[in-house]
Amino acid sequence: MELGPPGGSGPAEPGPRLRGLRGADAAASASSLSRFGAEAGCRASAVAAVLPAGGSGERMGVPTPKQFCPILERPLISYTLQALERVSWIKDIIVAVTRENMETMKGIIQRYQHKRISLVEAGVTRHRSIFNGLKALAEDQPNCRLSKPEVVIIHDAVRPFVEEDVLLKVVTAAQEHGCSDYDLEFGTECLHLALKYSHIKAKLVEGSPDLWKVTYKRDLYAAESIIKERISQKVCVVMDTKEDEEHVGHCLEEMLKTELNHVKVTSGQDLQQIILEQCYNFVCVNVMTSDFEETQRLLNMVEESNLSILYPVVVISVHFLDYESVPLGQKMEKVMQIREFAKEAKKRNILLSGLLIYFPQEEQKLRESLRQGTTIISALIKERNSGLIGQLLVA
Ligand SMILES: Nc1ccn([C@@H]2O[C@H](COP(=O)(O)OP(=O)(O)OP(=O)(O)O)[C@@H](O)[C@H]2O)c(=O)n1
Ligand SMILES: O=P(O)(O)OC[C@@H](O)[C@@H](O)[C@@H](O)CO
Repeated sequence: MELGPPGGSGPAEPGPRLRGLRGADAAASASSLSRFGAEAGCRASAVAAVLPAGGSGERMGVPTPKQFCPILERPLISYTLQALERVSWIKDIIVAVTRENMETMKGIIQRYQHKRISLVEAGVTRHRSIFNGLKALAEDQPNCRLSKPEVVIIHDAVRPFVEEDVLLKVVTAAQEHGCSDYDLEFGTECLHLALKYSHIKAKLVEGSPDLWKVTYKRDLYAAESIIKERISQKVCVVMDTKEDEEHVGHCLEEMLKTELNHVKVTSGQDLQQIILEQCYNFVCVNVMTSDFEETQRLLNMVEESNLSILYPVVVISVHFLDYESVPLGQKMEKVMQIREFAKEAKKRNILLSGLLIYFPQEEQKLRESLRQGTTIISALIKERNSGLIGQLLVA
């Protein structure tokens, strides 16, 4: 059984799904799967997932197989693994890759700290790749850390947006609709194979449009946009102490809330907590100062948290200066240090750029420069363009 919309169709809303005859299949055998909802945690050994990832991605038209194509510099397959790993009741995730890509895959698992993954060699067709994964689960070999599951979810490695609710639906349907005597060794690779060769009742579970498959180049662009949108939903504004006197940081925060009206803009009072809640965007406001003490403190915290392992974190160091009436001289020199900071930060997947906001006495002019600053901040967060790191933008 498989889930999700037809392969190759465009994405609608962000977020994963599985589906019938494409997307995530659930080849299932099993006993009472109704247990999975409430008891998923304690029945952890019952579900495994097999991810076919042995294709060459001909239709993508690039030399790299699509599962290894980068999105925000991270291979597509890593996003799919991340989506499955989030589901605590999936005990084992078996990935089928070609022999030539085995080392690449091991490197991805290590770099992005994926857990519960085992690798098997892919076959010459998708079905054969799946079959190899199922065999690894069926074989009760001594010294094998894999245990035979009750249900196996089959999910294309190139469908990065899959969520727990649809996986649960499919696993539950697998139990309710049969497959109970099915021997995984000779089991269903796909729903039509199950129907053709086995006397099982099978159920097609409707997925959502989010389960589209990355097939063509345009799909990579779509996936990147979805991911960027997802990680731009929270912005944290960190203020320095001078802010209490000047209030411009709060004005900027208010304007950001208006500009990014669907985005949660929070003040960074409890930075540790905000980082834990996976906020990937920080605006560090430095009122009337050109040094980077506050920004540096923030960079250190982000680095220590490992937040940037999976996604690039955007940090914008904002400096309010009345640069029309006060000669910049030494101050400017200090601000230019941003290039060095940014080069270091980039090594840790932190995209640091600077923003100089004109701070005139006149209210009207100040509002205008705040508005411009807001537009620039919003673009830096939404675009996540690493070409702009280390740049000092002026509003
Ligand atoms: N021998 C194969 C062929 C495909 N797949 C996997 O099956 C999934 C869905 O297949 P498809 O979109 O057709 O991928 P490709 O075969 O790589 O693409 P194309 O048909 O464009 O070459 C992909 O994750 C792909 O890596 C596999 O594991 N083993
Ligand atoms: O060749 P298409 O891109 O239409 O689909 C590939 C299918 O094999 C894949 O989507 C599976 O999920 C279907 O079982």
